[in-house]
Amino acid sequence: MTVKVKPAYEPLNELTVLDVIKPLNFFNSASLNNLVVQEIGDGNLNLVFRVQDSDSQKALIVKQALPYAKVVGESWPLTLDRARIESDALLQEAESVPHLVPKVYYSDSHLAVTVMEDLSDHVILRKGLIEGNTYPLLAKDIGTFAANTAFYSSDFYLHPFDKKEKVKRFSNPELCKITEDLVFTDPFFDHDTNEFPAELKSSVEKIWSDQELLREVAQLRFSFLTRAEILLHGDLHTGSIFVKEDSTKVIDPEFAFYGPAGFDLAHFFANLTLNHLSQNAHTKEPFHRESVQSFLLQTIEKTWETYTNTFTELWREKSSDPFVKTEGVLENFLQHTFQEAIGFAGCEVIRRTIGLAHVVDLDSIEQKDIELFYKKKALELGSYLIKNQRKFTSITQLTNWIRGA
Ligand SMILES: Nc1ncnc2c1ncn2[C@@H]1O[C@H](COP(=O)(O)OP(=O)(O)O)[C@@H](O)[C@H]1O
Ligand SMILES: CSC[C@H]1O[C@H](OP(=O)(O)O)[C@H](O)[C@@H]1O
Repeated sequence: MTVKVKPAYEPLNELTVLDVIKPLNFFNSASLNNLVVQEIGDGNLNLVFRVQDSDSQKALIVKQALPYAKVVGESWPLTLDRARIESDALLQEAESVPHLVPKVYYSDSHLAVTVMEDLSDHVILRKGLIEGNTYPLLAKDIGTFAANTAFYSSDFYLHPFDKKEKVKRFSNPELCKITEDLVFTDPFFDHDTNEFPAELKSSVEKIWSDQELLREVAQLRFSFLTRAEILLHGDLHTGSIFVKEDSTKVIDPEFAFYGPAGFDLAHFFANLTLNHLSQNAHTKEPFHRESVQSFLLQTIEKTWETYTNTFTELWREKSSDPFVKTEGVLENFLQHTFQEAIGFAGCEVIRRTIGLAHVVDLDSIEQKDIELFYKKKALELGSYLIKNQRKFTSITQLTNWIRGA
């Protein structure tokens, strides 16, 4: 009798990664000697290898979770289960929006590995935006992604037993704790994970002592902790989106879990808003700058419009909710989602400015005084959004306000 032993977890390197991909028969055996492997991970948490056949140029991606957060090191242990969550979430998303996520070829929860489609012909949205590029499909694609993944994972569509099974399957306590701490807690207190230049101290202290603001953040944090409404991507910032002229792909859903419906859109809007601010420093030519900034605001508007239209259509055609025909039920859900998204966006703007994980949009502003100016603006903007979330009643009210901020 032969007993098959599951391979023990080892962090992969540029040689051992070949042992994972050889049995997949993705590359034909004749090309195995031509494979070129490169570690290309630039995120905070994981290893990412690109394996390419140097003859045919065919390639794939092997992403592996490390048992700790890469950005900090072994002193911050982190569950390998996030790799299972990531590949499961990609497969789940592919059921409703296959064209908007990378194809998963293989996954192994013991090795904490996901093998997926190579998207190197795309560019990371954050990078593209900083370079002053615009993407015509972005809003429609992200609105479609958010509405479909929300509706099909919600109680509006699923049988309550299936929904609760999914809530269990996507229970992601360790990665949620990162968000609970880094987005909803640490930036609002004098915590040692925070990182900001000394010149921002008085603006930051204003946040720490603003009781009205802190009350709203506590409420948003509680929502994040308790409201298992839809399967979220969980980290939908502009570094988690690959784009090119005719394609959009959402990657990196390792923070996926059941949470409040406005959270993903909030992170998308917040990161577009941060880029909008940073354009004032990055794009020198006024006409070009204005056109990129108006693209960013139009993207926020069109994403929300696509989200509400798509969600409404799905609700009308496919909802099993007993109150589906009751006037105002869908409208209440959408309004609550919208206003809470504004509050979540405010938290994301603040944490990306003074918390542990910044955005290169602001950090790469070369001139120190200009960087400080826009970081202060970001803090004011984030605080306003959190405190005034329920005053916003339409998406254009939000974009007009960002334009004037
Ligand atoms: N499917 C893919 N195709 C091509 N490059 C990828 C792919 N997935 C990730 N990458 C590259 O690896 C980087 C880090 O990936 P990401 O999933 O964001 O890792 P992390 O979870 O560590 O943040 C991305 O910014 C991108 O450059
Ligand atoms: C120590 S994790 C910090 C930060 O990193 C994650 O982003 P990504 O994996 O895309 O680099 C997430 O936003 C976390 O809050």
